[in-house]
Amino acid sequence: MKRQNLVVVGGGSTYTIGMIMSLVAEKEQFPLKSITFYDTNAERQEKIAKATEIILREKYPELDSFHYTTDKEEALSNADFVFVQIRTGGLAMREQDEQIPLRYEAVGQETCGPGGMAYGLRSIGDMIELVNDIRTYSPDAWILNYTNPAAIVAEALRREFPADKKLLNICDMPAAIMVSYAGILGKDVFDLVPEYFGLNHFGWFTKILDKEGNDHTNTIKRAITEDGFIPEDAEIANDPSWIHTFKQVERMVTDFPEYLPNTYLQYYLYPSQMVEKEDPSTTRARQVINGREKRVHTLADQIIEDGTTENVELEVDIHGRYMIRVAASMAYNNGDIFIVMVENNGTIANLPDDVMVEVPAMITNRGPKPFAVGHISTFYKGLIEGQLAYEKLVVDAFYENSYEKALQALTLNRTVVDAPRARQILDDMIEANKDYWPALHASKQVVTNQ
Ligand SMILES: NC(=O)c1ccc[n+]([C@@H]2O[C@H](COP(=O)([O-])OP(=O)(O)OC[C@H]3O[C@@H](n4cnc5c(N)ncnc54)[C@H](O)[C@@H]3O)[C@@H](O)[C@H]2O)c1
Ligand SMILES: O=P(O)(O)OC[C@H]1O[C@H](O[C@H]2[C@H](O)[C@@H](O)[C@@H](O)O[C@@H]2CO)[C@H](O)[C@@H](O)[C@@H]1O
Ligand SMILES: [Mn+2]
Repeated sequence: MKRQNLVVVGGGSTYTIGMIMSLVAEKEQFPLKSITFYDTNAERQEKIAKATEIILREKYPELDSFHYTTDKEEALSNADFVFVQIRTGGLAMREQDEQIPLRYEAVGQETCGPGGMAYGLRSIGDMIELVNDIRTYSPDAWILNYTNPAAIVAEALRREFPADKKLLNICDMPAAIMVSYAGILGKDVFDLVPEYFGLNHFGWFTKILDKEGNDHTNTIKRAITEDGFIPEDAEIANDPSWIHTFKQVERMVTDFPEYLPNTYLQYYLYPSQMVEKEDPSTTRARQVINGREKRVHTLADQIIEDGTTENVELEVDIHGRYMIRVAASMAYNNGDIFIVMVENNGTIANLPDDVMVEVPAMITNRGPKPFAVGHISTFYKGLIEGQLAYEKLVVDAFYENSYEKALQALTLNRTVVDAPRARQILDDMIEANKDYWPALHASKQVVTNQ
């Protein structure tokens, strides 16, 4: 098996150490020659990288080299795979994305509703620049992007790089949900085969099969409605916010029993309840700053101080394993089936061709080969079309510097609806994002009485 040269962009991410542990656990499926970290924040990256050096020395002696840098050319040259996990504006701006809509009693969430728009308008420019840089230094590398808001980023990258066949956008949420299905069934998550359709953070499982073709969908639905639903992946199993989110699945399956929902649909189906439960001073960003970020930094500090991993507990999570299994299937043409984002082109028959959808695909060394979904029925089609229009308008607003398109996007979004409220949120977000967003201008159209 050819060993791969892997670059992680966003080396300082809170997910990096989990990813490294997953690379260790998956070394037979995805053997590596080298790992390189690249980040624009030298200090943030250094802490994670110094701990990683020790982890790799102890747990990945087969690796030829590990290094980290803030120099793009050095980082991005000779890559076989580039995993991209950046957060433009950091967790501080995530907090703004969540707090601003709450001022106006709208959902405050990083990828859904106004928060998703704000984060998207920050991410798109950096992502376009990065993909251009990667293509300059490693024209043939596979790019696996999971930078959020993945739906909006994927739509912008689709427009910007229409001919790039080695760029794939992915999300771990369906896989994390499947970990809990696997728990219900007493099976390994990678032995389950999903049937699924929708958009990123906006989709439904229509069936859960196993590799022998047995259908477990009704068993899972029954278990969820009778016994509840809990997160089982190690990273989120004990997190009160994720426990609450998974509990909401019980309610969604009771209200809409036809399919099994992605957890993110809670924000679109129960927006009022999502607003009521929030305390604006401790939205999710604050919880992550005091939780995952602190935990990861404390862990890194201890590994560095001890010079060994012997005194710490290091866990493998579905986030890393999922990304790596997808990468392995691309590298070695495994033909495994994973839920990924692709351009529709008829996969969902009654949606336009030129939109990004999230569906199961066979992952090959010529890219993802999505399975046909066929026609979707009115409820799902209506919801998806509204969300797609919002996503497209956000990307239009970016390219056209259009205030009006941004206002239309927010007004269309199910989490906002009211035009005056959309305008208030937008104006506050423009102010908060003045260092990050493109300038948005009002249209020159004149309204007359004739
Ligand atoms: N798609 C998914 O399912 C999924 C799952 C988990 C995380 N994510 C995403 O992964 C990203 C990282 O999340 P996090 O919570 O660890 O954030 P984080 O802020 O801890 O890490 C992001 C890192 O990227 C760096 N960075 C920012 N802009 C950069 C640029 N232009 N070039 C290089 N480096 C840059 C930052 O300095 C930081 O070290 C986010 O976009 C998050 O939403 C996506
Ligand atoms: O609120 P956060 O920062 O904890 O999570 C936001 C991310 O949530 C999803 O990812 C989960 C993932 O599903 C789970 O397996 C585990 O790895 O934790 C992640 C969150 O911590 C979602 O898919 C991502 O897009 C979000 O970034
Ligand atoms: Mn996701």
